[in-house]
Amino acid sequence: MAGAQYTQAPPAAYTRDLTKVYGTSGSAVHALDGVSVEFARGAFTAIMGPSGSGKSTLMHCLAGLDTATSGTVHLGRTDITRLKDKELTRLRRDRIGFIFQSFNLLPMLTAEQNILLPAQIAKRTMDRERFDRIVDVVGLRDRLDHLPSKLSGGQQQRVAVARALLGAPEVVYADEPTGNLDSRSGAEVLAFLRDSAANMGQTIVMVTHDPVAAAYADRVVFLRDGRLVDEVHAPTAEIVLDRLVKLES
Ligand SMILES: Nc1ncnc2c1ncn2[C@@H]1O[C@H](COP(=O)(O)OP(=O)(O)OP(=O)(O)O)[C@@H](O)[C@H]1O
Repeated sequence: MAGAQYTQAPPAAYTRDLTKVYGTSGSAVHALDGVSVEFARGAFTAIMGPSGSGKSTLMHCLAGLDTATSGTVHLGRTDITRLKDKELTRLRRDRIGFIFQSFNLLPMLTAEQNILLPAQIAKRTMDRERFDRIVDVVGLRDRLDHLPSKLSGGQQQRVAVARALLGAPEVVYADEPTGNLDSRSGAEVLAFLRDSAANMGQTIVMVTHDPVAAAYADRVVFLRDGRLVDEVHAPTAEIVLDRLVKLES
């Protein structure tokens, strides 16, 4: 059944009638209320919406960090809602990249060691060419032997981005990746995410509150009250802001 509705390659990730209810009857919160959304291969998509609209819950369900109450979540042809915990852990390790607001680097490891760590844990042979390409594109060549404490916030996030991209995951999920950065460092990280989708075919899904950040994406989807209510292709910050204001009114 997995991905059976697609005769050709399915989207990189997609949900069907996804619901997520926290709590029980009296105190139940419908964080997601029937979300069906697709994320095309090689596209950079932003998820936006008012506070509490379900953005983080959707991303966590997509990335196998939270379980669905009903509906399905696919990564390619794999229905991840059917997987056991161990299989999910392996799927997250081998097929998904993560970028968080807090950079989540290990302080006692150098930039290079941090970038290589997931590949080592997964016992993947390292693709030296890809490593060199990514390190050069994110501009970390002369910082590789530095500890995170000796790097700026923007440089630390670029290490985290390089780490997420090294294994060429099917999808990179980024949760407010520029939330802790000044606008110049944020712009660098976003430009790199955009270029890695455009030039390396990397599929990226990013949750953000920031219309300027969302404008780097190919497409923005909007949630309200746990439902998908709007989307914009080739967004500008002005259009995104305008849609957000309408959603919040
Ligand atoms: N672990 C949880 N237990 C109970 N309710 C939760 C839990 N996580 C999220 N919620 C509720 O689910 C709804 C959606 O939350 P979610 O964090 O996904 O929204 P969001 O759009 O990411 O919000 P924000 O922009 O403020 O980060 C909210 O009403 C929230 O209070």
